[in-house]
Amino acid sequence: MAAPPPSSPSPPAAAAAAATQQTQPQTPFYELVKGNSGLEKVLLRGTRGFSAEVYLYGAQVTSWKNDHAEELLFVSSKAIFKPPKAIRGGIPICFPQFGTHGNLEQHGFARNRLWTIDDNPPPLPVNPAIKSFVDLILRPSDEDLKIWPHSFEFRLRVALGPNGDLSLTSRIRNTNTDGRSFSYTFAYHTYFSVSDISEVRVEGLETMDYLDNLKGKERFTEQGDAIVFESEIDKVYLAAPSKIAIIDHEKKRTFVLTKEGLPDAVVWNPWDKKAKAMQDFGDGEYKHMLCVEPAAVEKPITLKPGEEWKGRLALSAVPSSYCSGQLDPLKEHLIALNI
Ligand SMILES: O=P(O)(O)OC[C@H]1O[C@@H](O)[C@H](O)[C@@H](O)[C@@H]1O
Repeated sequence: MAAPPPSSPSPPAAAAAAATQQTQPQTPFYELVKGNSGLEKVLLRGTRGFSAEVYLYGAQVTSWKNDHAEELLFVSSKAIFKPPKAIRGGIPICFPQFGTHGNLEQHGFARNRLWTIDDNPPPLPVNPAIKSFVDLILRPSDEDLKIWPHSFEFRLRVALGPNGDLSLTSRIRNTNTDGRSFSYTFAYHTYFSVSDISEVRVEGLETMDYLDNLKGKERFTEQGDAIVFESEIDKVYLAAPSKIAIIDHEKKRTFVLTKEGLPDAVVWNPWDKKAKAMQDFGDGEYKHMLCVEPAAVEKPITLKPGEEWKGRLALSAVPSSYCSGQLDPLKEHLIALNI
């Protein structure tokens, strides 16, 4: 399918293909429009007013709204929509390096490259009820190959489910022709919008081991109850469960994250001092955001030529009482470890 012109919807679902192809049941339905600074973004519209936006720059989701048109992701009022700066907020993609775990720029280069719409992606099993999705692709430029000498295809599908759930599926393939494997670390650097950070708790990570980025990546074990926030936090939880809940008491809203292929989970809030030092972040905005980032950090992923990896994140926003106390960290942990 050819990319639609700006502001016009793509062709409606191809009924014949839907009937015959289990794995690729419909043609995506989206609009391509101009966003901030003239950068192009894709609009996904679901039923009952659910919506999402994805910039081609960074393949970055910058908006996810529920059926009351409430924004569920945080994007800084000071975010800079100008390459090479990554957009501050939404869901930046960290690849092929998370953080400073390597020699590349912080969080790798995928978040500040221009992706393209992939009109003909390889089949991907998909819920037939999903009508609104887009496939994007990134291949390295000659300049990228100079800093990370590996040929790859990175395909990202962003889909809006019938109940407003948002899912991101990454497929990364090693297309090296010289027989070489490559390794990378990865994260969906998800910025959630919260009412007040002091009213938020995270369930599912208690008792987990973590690397503390504020203490030279030293390893500790989380103690006690659900995680609450009183100061700066920058931790990489290891072998975290496949389900994590962010409970916003004031908003009476719980975000449920479900992750596949991504063993770790980073939790970050810069708090007041770091917030002030960041050019693209408002001084008080740390109170209204929390990053919980499904990731593969501790053990890099290695792909041989021809091999493909898949990593998926699904997000839903539900009324608060739904999840509180219902996540059993040990059970989830055992599931994550396949025990
Ligand atoms: O400012 P950046 O590059 O977007 O990174 C923001 C934060 O991202 C988090 O994922 C890291 O753990 C932090 O160490 C980092 O400060």
